[in-house]
Amino acid sequence: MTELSSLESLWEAVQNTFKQTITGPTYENVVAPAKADSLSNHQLTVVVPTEYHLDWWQRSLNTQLKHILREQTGQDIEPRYVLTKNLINKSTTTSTTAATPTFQEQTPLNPEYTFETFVEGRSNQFAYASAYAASEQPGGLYNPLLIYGGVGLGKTHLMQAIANNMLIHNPNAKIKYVTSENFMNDYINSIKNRTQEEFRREYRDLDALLVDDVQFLASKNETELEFFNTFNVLHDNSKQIVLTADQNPKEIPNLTERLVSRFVWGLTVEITSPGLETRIAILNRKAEEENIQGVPSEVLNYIATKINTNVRELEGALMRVRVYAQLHNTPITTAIAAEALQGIGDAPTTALTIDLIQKKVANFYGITQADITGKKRVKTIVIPRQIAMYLSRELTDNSLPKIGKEFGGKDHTTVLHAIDKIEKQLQADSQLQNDIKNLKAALTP
Ligand SMILES: Nc1ncnc2c1ncn2[C@@H]1O[C@H](COP(=O)(O)OP(=O)(O)OP(=O)(O)O)[C@@H](O)[C@H]1O
Repeated sequence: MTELSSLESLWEAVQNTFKQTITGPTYENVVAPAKADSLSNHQLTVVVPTEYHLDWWQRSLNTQLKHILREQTGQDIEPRYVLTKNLINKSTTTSTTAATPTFQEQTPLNPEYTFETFVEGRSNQFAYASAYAASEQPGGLYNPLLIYGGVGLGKTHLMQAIANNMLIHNPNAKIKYVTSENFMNDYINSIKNRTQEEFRREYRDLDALLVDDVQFLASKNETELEFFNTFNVLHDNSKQIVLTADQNPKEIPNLTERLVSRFVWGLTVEITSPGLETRIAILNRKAEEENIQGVPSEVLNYIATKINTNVRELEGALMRVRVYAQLHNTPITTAIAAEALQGIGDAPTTALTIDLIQKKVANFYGITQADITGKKRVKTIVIPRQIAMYLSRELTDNSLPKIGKEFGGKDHTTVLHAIDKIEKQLQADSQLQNDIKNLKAALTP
């Protein structure tokens, strides 16, 4: 059997196995469109058409895939998911030419990581402006530029935006983007294969070197020294160096002093978690980019409130809501979003219980909790009951059936109906808007 056909038959077996447990639209929409691209070094590259497929595979199918691969091959194989467009762009986005088999496959730049697609806000303004300036005048004042901050806040995006902008000005610019782990592996391989000359050419004959996650260099003494030398050569030749780290380099434990001092030579900028408005703006942009139409602003608001730190998770949450609504063949509403995002993110009020919501709402409207959970159909009780259901959905992680149960054993469709009704009424009824605002303020101090 040729290598290609063995990969094909492996993937066919994988998909057939998935088919036994996942049927219907999930199989057709999510599993079937994925293709195996290559298998080497115990790593299977799986190509998927969109970001939401990527999200779905990573979050929900990865463990099962690993299990199936182990069953099929008897080996531990690590899946890696790549978007079709990135695979296609791989050979065209960077222009370093000296690659030899000694080195990691060139990590492609993501063509979508540009300054235009980056949403500016207070949390990243300075980093954005510095990155832009560095890309306009590489090797100038901001050399090196080091961007640091928590997970998923856009460090890689800004770093690659620098490279993409440099390539617009000079399509022949030699730019290399790697993680510090790639750098270390390349260095180790070059020692093993006695190709240090090539290694040095690869890393020093550049217009810009971008290294992600430099904190991993800490405690790797030989790699640190090699990186120090690489850095000096590039810097002496006024070539741009861009680095990212998960914290201020001065605080990275076990990073040698000489590297720390080099890293902070140019400009060190921090990215922090975006505020609510920026998170909503990011979601709006993402919805536009992914062609997700008709997402009501309260749903974006809901997602942005629920996921309040990491932008990658924020985007993942939007994709998840979209897939969930697609699979259930229903429009995207706050109730659907809450259902799709159950257990994800830091709900601002996870400690809040349905019981407490019922008590507060009853008190607010001058009725009893028994009225809220009871069956009386008079308007003065029905509306507070529906509001309490609506708030239970919005402010807690409980599922519709669980809420129904807590409201005197009602069916989940009754809860859904109540939520829909309140959502619709909220659009036009300013009194209701006010009541809900006050109730939320009382419930989420
Ligand atoms: N301000 C922003 N505007 C638009 N997209 C953003 C913004 N911040 C982050 N993103 C998006 O969030 C995702 C995660 O960003 P990125 O990979 O750059 O984070 P990171 O800080 O490098 O994280 P890590 O530390 O995990 O490597 C990317 O899809 C990126 O495009």
